[in-house]
Amino acid sequence: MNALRVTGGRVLRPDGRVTESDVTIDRDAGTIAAVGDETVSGERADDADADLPSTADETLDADGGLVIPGLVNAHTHVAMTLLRGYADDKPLDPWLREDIWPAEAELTPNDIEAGAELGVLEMIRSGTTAFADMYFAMDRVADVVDRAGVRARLGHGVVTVGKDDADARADVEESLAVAKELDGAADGRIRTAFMPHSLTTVGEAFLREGVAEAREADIPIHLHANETTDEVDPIVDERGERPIAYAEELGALGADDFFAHGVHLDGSEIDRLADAGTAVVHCPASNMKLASGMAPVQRLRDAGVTVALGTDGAASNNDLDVFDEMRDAAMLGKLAADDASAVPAAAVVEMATAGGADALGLPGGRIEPGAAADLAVVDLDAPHLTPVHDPVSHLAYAARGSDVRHTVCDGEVLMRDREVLTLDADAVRERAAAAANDLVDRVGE
Ligand SMILES: CSC[C@H]1O[C@@H](n2cnc3c(O)ncnc32)[C@H](O)[C@@H]1O
Ligand SMILES: [Zn+2]
Repeated sequence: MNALRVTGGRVLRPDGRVTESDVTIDRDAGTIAAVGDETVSGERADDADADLPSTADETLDADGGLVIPGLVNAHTHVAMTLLRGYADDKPLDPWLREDIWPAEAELTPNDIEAGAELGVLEMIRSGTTAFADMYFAMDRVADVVDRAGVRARLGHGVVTVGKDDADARADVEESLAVAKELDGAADGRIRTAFMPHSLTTVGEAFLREGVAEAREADIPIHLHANETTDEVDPIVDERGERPIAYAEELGALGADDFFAHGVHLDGSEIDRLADAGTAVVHCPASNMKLASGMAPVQRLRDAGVTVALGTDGAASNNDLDVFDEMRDAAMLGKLAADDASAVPAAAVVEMATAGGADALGLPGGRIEPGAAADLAVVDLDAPHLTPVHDPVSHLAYAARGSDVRHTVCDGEVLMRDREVLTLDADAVRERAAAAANDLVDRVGE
């Protein structure tokens, strides 16, 4: 076995326990071979036939650190890092129509690659190993995912409003074609989805055609749903049904599907999501910044809905740090439920790890023998993390992305001692800054 061993740290286990254990990774398989004494076969690591090497080919020092599953950013538009700080302090609809969509109309594939590199760099630095991305020029985003060594579920975002029938149909076909073409790329680290932007920005006929074809090809569906009342009300007015009932009627409410936001959901919609097994990606920072509302996270979890966390794009957040999302989700969840015990620390940590992996249908999210070797080591010896009464509390409420020391995905070390190994950080930053400045110049012309 080509072994990577993460030594000397405390390990967050799937049941919430924290144990002092080394983690042994089988780099060829990209999986966790053992956690302390536990091995894949259930035998003790020190039994001769447990097949664990006594010395590792590579070690990562986790002394003073907490080994956690790699974080999952389950909804973003990663190349929107180029628009970070470009347009703030507006609600969703005018923000998109007046600022974001005109700027995106000027984006080139090269810009999208530069923005994606910057976003993936930011995510690796803050312990995120997997993300879901809805955008354009997804072949360029896939190339970045491949080079950077992370995992992703990628899809071309479809918008048909304002397009003639031929262009709208071509957009749907492009999303399906991209999903088929990119699935399994990057040695299987890339999976895909059909991604209509939302139930209001894609016309009914195109939704029906696209969803039917996605189902036929066994491709999951990802869309923005129930984000604002401005999006929910027209559906109710025009159709006499709520958005999640509409999605169900379209055939878009499946067990492999995951919807972003889910802010304005009534009880019947929560029940439909739970019955269907469709996951919701909660994006608390974006929901607060755009004043979209407070998602019923505790009610969703109580109903058995899988809830994940997403940053949304950097233009509505304005970073891609899932630690921020955990803290925001816990805080906002309490306000939404009017209950300080709602959405506790352990819940948001679960949402950022196993919940995210389950929502996206990607491996990872748990540190246990046999699981994908996707993990991060968080330094616990910083002043703002002292003392450590409860490491899980610190993950949710006090830690920051900059506390991450090492990041590993699929058994490969992506960041060691805060140095990202798979991307040239200075070059990525310079390229993205230049692309963003040129973009803004073009938009202003
Ligand atoms: C068609 S590709 C994705 C599309 O979504 C836009 N977008 C970014 N943030 C949000 C959000 O919070 N709600 C809805 N749409 C959003 C992004 O700018 C792209 O145009
Ligand atoms: Zn979004």
